[in-house]
Amino acid sequence: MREAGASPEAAAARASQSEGGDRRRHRLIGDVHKAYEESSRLLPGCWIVVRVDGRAFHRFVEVHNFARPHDRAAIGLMEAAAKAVTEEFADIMLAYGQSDEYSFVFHKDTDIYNRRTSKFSTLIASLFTSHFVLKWPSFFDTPLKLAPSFDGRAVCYPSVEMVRDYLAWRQLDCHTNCLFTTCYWTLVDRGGKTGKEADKILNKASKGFKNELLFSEFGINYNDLPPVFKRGTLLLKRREQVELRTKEATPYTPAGTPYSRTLTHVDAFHEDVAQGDFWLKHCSALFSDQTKRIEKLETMPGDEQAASKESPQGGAVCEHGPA
Ligand SMILES: Nc1nc2c(ncn2[C@@H]2O[C@H](COP(=O)(O)OP(=O)(O)OP(=O)(O)O)[C@@H](O)[C@H]2O)c(=O)[nH]1
Ligand SMILES: [Mg+2]
Repeated sequence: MREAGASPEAAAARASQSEGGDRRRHRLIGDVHKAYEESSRLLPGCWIVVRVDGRAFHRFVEVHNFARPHDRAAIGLMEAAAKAVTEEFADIMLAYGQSDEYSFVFHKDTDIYNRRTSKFSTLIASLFTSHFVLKWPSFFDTPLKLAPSFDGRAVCYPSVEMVRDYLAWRQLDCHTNCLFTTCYWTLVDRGGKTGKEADKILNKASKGFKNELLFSEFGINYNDLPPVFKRGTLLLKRREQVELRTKEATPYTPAGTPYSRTLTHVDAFHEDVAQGDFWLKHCSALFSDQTKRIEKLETMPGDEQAASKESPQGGAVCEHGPA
């Protein structure tokens, strides 16, 4: 409402001054509160590993009646969720998962989210959880009864060797758990032992003893177990350069070479990660200094907008920029 006697111009100027004042006050309050926010950043030049881990999964697997000790559908669902996360971020080079956890390795030079630690851990954990829920019906006939949740942590490693050691450590964990849980559930389900009795037998038992127990009492050769149970799943990104084609012809750049785009594939392996041959053949190139973080798309003239909307799977474009 206009004040009595004030000209419309003066009233408008006063209103705009007070709006400006409000905005300034708002910004000031924001600055004060932001000063309290923790803003830790992941060290520059280091490989970033984000590991997500299911919260209270021992209960989740019970409620959803997972096969024990390994449920094929659950393993498939975890892999599908991890693949979706890996495809969404161009800077994720590989991922490794077993049981209720997955680790994602980001390129050392990534600058997404200004390397803010909390952005990495929270976004990857929530994205993984969303895909886990979205894809659940593709793997299970029964509906979800509990809300799954995954925590996330981000860790920096200064060298490729440390990343490789990290992966070997998680894989060793997988092996150890696989042997233990296979023995435990075989003793309970086939040996008629209670959980407590099985625990007592296996507590502090050596690897050799567990192998022998499985073989001599139950005819199970641990080595014959599926590799995915013993070694988990390694997801490796592979980029492929393909020529762009239209219905009419292959378009050429002014230099005379065909326009091309990068397709991203994510391949699954169940190999010994730390083994020299496998590492050299499949992983070392991903860690080479020459590997570009984000492949720059060569687009057709006028195609820039379309390309920027494409999923990374179709064009290796990362839509996530610094927040
Ligand atoms: N039966 C069955 N259990 C599984 C499978 N995959 C993972 N688990 C269980 O998931 C749990 C994962 O271990 P943890 O992460 O240490 O346990 P957690 O209950 O999730 O506890 P927090 O991570 O500390 O919240 C173990 O109890 C595993 O036995 C599966 O395929 N089948
Ligand atoms: Mg867990």
